[in-house]
Amino acid sequence: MAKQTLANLNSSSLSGKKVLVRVDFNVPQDDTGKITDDTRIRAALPTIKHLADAGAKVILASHFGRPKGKVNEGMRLNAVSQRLAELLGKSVVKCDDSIGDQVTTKVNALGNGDVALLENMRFYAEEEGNDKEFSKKLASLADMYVNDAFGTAHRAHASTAGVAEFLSPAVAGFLLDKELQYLSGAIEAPKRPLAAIIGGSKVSSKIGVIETLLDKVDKLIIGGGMIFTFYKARGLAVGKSLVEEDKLDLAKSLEAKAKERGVDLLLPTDVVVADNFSPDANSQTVSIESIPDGWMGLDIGPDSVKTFQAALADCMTVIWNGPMGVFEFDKFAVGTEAIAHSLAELTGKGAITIIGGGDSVAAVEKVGVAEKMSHISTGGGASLELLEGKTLPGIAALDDA
Ligand SMILES: Nc1ncnc2c1ncn2[C@@H]1O[C@H](COP(=O)(O)OP(=O)(O)OP(=O)(O)O)[C@@H](O)[C@H]1O
Ligand SMILES: O=C(O)[C@H](O)COP(=O)(O)O
Repeated sequence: MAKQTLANLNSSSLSGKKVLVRVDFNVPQDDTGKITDDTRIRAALPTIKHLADAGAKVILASHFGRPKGKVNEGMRLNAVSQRLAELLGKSVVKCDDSIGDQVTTKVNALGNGDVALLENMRFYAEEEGNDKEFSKKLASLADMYVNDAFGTAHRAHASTAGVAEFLSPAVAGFLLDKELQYLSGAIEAPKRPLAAIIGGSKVSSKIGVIETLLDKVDKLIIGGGMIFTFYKARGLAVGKSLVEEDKLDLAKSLEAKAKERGVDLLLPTDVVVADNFSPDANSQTVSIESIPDGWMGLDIGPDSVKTFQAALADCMTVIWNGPMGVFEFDKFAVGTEAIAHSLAELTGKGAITIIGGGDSVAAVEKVGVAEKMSHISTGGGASLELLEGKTLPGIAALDDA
């Protein structure tokens, strides 16, 4: 269902308004607390700048990590606040709490165009509990609500969903709106042929998305650790490769469904196998019919890459979620990197290419082709759930268009 968006609000109506904006600043940090990837902060800048430029008082709320409802000194948003200030080129009022008198005082002192950042929402158990009273307290800080936290839109939490009940209007920010346009657009009204490339480690975490995609796509390419469950289900020997024994029937039924629905389901024809799970393992490329005993498949082979590239060549929309192999080890990153380059080329030829969050994003960044994709989602779990056709609570809670 279409939702109200920030773009539809008259900018002049925003001046002087206290706007609570849920963002997803759950960014990777190293052991010293240094932010190693600020993509999610950058992605929220258009909404924050738009509001500040319109004279709104911007109150940002985010979670960070999983502190399980308790204050965790290592999970404060201080580094995030600093990074945000650098990117905005102006100071950010950092609050050391998310609700309460101290926060109210700071928020009430904001001038038009100022930006404040609340403390990690998950220091309160009420956040993940989507507690009504907590949502009310949070809402009391502001006059209206904008949700721009696509990465957390699949969570029904107080600051992502509950709070929307107590603030009006409650609208989608620019990032959330853009994510929906690309991800929902790609499966609801795609330019065809539409292909999905699904990889990653386990079939079990991708069943929902594979099943939904079988109703939407023209071609489904499967790579990563999950292929061995499909092979074993076909009766092939897979050595020490990753297999989910309890998903063999499921793998069979997915292949049967693809056939029934006329979807071209492509699995690799050759794989790179290793004698152990390590970056410098001995390796060889073998056909899928001859995986040696005691070896494990860690990447797709060159023939598979060629077949996949040929299948993708005429596609006008491609969605990619999950690496083709253990791309964290250079030796086994070749298949993933080749697919990343192919998608970059396809974008150049006019196709829409969408990278669905998580490890696939890390892969295209590693290869240096991130800029060449049509859209890189800031949500891992959220993008999967959206592609599965699920209703995301953070979106459902917003005003209908
Ligand atoms: N052949 C393989 N054997 C074992 N692990 C593999 C293999 N191929 C890929 N992987 C691993 O799969 C992991 C990613 O799998 P996962 O199921 O978590 O999907 P994902 O790509 O993280 O999904 P998302 O993009 O939503 O985050 C990577 O760490 C990668 O090393
Ligand atoms: O990184 C994410 O996927 C989001 O920020 C959601 O985090 P969560 O899985 O801890 O809810």
